[in-house]
Amino acid sequence: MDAALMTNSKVTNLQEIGLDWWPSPAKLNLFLHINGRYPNGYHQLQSLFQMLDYGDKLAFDINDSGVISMATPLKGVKDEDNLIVRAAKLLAEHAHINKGVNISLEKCLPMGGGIGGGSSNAATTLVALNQLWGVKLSEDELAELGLELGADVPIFVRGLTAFASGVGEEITPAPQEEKWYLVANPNVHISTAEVFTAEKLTRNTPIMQWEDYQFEKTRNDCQQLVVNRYPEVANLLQWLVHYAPSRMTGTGACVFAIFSDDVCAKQVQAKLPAAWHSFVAKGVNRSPLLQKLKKSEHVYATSDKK
Ligand SMILES: C[C@](O)(CO)[C@H](O)COP(=O)(O)OP(=O)(O)OC[C@H]1O[C@@H](n2ccc(N)nc2=O)[C@H](O)[C@@H]1O
Ligand SMILES: Nc1ncnc2c1ncn2[C@@H]1O[C@H](COP(=O)(O)OP(=O)(O)OP(=O)(O)O)[C@@H](O)[C@H]1O
Repeated sequence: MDAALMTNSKVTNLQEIGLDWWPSPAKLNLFLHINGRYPNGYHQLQSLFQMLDYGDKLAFDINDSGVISMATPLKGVKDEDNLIVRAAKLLAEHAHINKGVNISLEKCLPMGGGIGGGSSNAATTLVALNQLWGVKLSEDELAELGLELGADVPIFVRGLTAFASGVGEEITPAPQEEKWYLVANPNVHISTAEVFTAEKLTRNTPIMQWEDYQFEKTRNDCQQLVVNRYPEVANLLQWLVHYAPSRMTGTGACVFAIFSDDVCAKQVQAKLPAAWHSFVAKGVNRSPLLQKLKKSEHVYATSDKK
């Protein structure tokens, strides 16, 4: 990742070259409880997904060639493995259409950071091409398709701050007071699979009633394991917790601290040792992707009851 992009500097390149950009926001898991394991190895979890007003940007140059390509290949990820290309191909196959697209990506979000960058890119691709190719799938259909790409894709398709259960696909909207988050990256890449296959992972947290949710009464069940394995995460958490309630998101590596206003969040960010890249973002109840969709004329098909 380009260090310069992990700041709050405005990313305007796609706009500057005249493309219509689609936001691909980050999420935080304000808590993450693991309640059990399904026979297929996936974990049964409960989480609160907080949408942020900060993320990557995508632009879609559609054509009739039938070819799906990346105008801006992602360093270290082959195009055929890129969740953006995989999402576009999945939608084309599912809808039996033979249109093409050349896709530009401005990557701001750290990869493997637990803030859902890849899943969000996939969801934005599904939502945007559904509209631009005139596919007209409903929100439910897009979310179901997204689940084939990853457990976190459906929540980004729906674009709401929400409680999630199951493998993360059962979603209950849960609007939160809009706070500010300082999100910091300890510069380690943690594989989600590594954490979920760890023998010592806590997997027996009792199911919680959503109405009982309070940040202080919850935790991230992956955090202790990650802190034990990665001293960089432990050090960053220790530093942040001195200033504000702080926790790891997802399976790591990013850590967030919660503030009631941006001024306080930015004051702490200014003190953060330079080795830790960070950004400050507002927590939003409706994701920037949803806001863009609602602004455009053509939303989901009329079969969508949401
Ligand atoms: C833990 C979270 O980061 C919370 O946001 C996500 O649920 C992970 O979502 P994701 O990255 O979209 O996950 P996937 O790409 O589907 O799976 C990545 C890896 O995590 C494991 N995985 C994922 C979700 C889940 N509920 N149980 C799991 O055990 C899968 O076995 C796989 O090895
Ligand atoms: N478009 C993409 N953006 C980011 N990563 C991608 C993309 N396509 C494929 N990947 C692969 O997915 C891996 C996980 O990336 P991602 O940024 O989604 O992790 P994450 O933030 O930990 O996700 P989560 O919170 O959902 O577990 C990357 O290391 C990369 O190899």
